[in-house]
Amino acid sequence: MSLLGFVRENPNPSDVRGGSRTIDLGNGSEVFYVSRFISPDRSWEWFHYLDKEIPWTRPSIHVFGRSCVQPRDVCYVANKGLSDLQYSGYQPHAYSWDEYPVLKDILEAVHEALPGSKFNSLLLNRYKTGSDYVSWHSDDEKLYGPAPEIASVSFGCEREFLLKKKPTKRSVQSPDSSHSEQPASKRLKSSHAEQHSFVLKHGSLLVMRGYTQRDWVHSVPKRAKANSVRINLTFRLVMV
Ligand SMILES: O=C(O)CCC(=O)C(=O)O
Ligand SMILES: [Fe+2]
Repeated sequence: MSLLGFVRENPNPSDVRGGSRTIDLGNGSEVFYVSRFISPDRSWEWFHYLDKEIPWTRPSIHVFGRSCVQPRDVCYVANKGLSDLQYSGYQPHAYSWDEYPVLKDILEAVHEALPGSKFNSLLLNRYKTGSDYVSWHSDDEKLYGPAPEIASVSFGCEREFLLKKKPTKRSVQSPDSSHSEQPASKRLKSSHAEQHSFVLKHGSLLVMRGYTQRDWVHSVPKRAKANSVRINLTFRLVMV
């Protein structure tokens, strides 16, 4: 699964939330993945509730000066009094946790699995088909602080989640690059960014920590073979 980097298998085979491992991405970035975080039955129960009850919208956003419809359904839930979230020229309405008690149950399960963690907001995504996706980005908005912990819970259709190292100044403009035999455009295309791939299972938990948002981008690409709905919840801490 991990192409580069260090994978630590959880040494406890009796762990009820089995299949957990930590991937050290280097330079203070880390991913923690639990494949069986929530039981399949409970996960389906929550999937159906979320699919039906969440007020999903598919808003228009602005990317590179152009307006386009976001390629998935979204919803935002947050504690009262937090700074507003804004991304790609879009400011989602913040719904209250009180309206969706199941979200509080999921948040409680996440807090329990991650002692010492604290989350006060939640971005929900629904990918209806394999044509829905999220393009390369990092969740590095100022309101999350310099090293946010982001906990991502997935239900329904399995989809691939990719992490790719952002190009460093050195890899973009290497001091030696002027002496290379290839033109600059070719050299950039042929540089292989470090990448990791995860198939996010029904009922799984993936946590990004440390400098993962500063140094890495992530995406859920289109997949022609993904033919059913996936719901993803990312819990975040807004620094008020
Ligand atoms: O659906 C996912 O697994 C990722 C969603 C995501 O990256 C985001 O909402 O920022
Ligand atoms: Fe993200």
